[in-house]
Amino acid sequence: MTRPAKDFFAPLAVGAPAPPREIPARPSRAIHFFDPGNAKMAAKVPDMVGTVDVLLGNLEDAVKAENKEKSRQGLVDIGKATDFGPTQFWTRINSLDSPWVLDDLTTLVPEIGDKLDVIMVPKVQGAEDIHYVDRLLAQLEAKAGLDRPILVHAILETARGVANIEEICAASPRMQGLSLGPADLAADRRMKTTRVGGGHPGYLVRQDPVRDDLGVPQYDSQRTSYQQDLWHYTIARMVDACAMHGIYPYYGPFGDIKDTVACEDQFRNAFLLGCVGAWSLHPAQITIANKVFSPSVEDVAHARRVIAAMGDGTGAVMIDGKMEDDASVKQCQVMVALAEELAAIDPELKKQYDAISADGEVQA
Ligand SMILES: CC(=O)SCCNC(=O)CCNC(=O)[C@H](O)C(C)(C)COP(=O)(O)OP(=O)(O)OC[C@H]1O[C@@H](n2cnc3c(N)ncnc32)[C@H](O)[C@@H]1OP(=O)(O)O
Ligand SMILES: O=CC(=O)O
Ligand SMILES: [Mg+2]
Repeated sequence: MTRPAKDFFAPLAVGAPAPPREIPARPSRAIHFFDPGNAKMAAKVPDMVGTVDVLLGNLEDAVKAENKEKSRQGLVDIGKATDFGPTQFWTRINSLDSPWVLDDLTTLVPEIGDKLDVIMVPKVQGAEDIHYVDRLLAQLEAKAGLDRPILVHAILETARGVANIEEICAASPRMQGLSLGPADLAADRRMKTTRVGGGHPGYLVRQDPVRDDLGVPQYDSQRTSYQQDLWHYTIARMVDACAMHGIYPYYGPFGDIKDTVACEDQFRNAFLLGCVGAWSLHPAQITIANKVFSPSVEDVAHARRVIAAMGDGTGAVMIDGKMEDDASVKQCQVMVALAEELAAIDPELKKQYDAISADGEVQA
């Protein structure tokens, strides 16, 4: 059950920092995963600061059971030694039913809680999982004397989690967002796939058969098929639940590292539907996510043009043969607000967006 409104923003432990009233819209186009116990990956982290919006030290899946402690200690060392500047520092802890998670939280919060922005919790099933983490974090924050609450991000990767999506988003004022976890979700749903995210050539619709002059369908005629998006339903649910609760939705992992084209397509679908970012598993995917989750110059120029033409934002105007009104101007405001947030942290994008005048003209 959700706490009564009067208690919702009260700290859950005496001396813990007050939970946030609003989740800041910090750019997080790529959440870049690294294994802090892998010396080669860990060595790259300091140079990645400033080149990626989020650096996430992963302690869960993809870290071997025998390396859990090494990875946790590696994360503490990196957290202490690194000045993250504009880059957010997140971790993915082990799942709540694992033998490692308690040590994850009781080690990380006192050691590097002042550096951690967000804790990603895997395999969240319902509000009860968030309540558990919420209370424990408050106790640990109070004990460590932290003055800023650590935010919580849930991975949607079980059928039960999807069914309970709204209550998960509403479970705590710490909730920062949700990521799609397509690999675990596929297993939990008993989907007949063997991939980490992305599409599947078997999931398609086919054009109707051509009919002969008598209207008889020719089933062996040449027919185009169209691959469909396995993840559309879940992402759409996630986007609505997050928007309703003022938190942020993300596409998760795309495992086919070499298929940069399909990765870009999958990320772009998520961007168009309302996601703010995706995971990057390999440095090559940071570039893809940064590109896809940044509005194009053309879109920002069009948006500024509509906003300028719409004046106080009410009424209807024609631009390039299309009607724009109170509703489309709001979409344009979303686009321009995102461009402004990104320009504040990305000098290259700032240059590109600054070349667009307030009424949408792009200067050469
Ligand atoms: C379903 C889920 O839970 S998804 C989330 C969990 N999974 C992960 O976090 C996976 C993270 N990524 C990885 O483990 C690796 O990228 C792999 C296994 C996919 C590929 O690794 P490799 O085969 O070493 O890739 P590749 O040879 O292209 O690496 C090139 C360099 O980039 C480094 N590198 C690879 N991935 C990363 C990363 N995520 N972060 C930082 N550096 C990396 C490699 O160490 C290598 O360094 P080197 O040039 O000093 O030797
Ligand atoms: O953790 C991510 C997933 O796809 O599973
Ligand atoms: Mg998973």
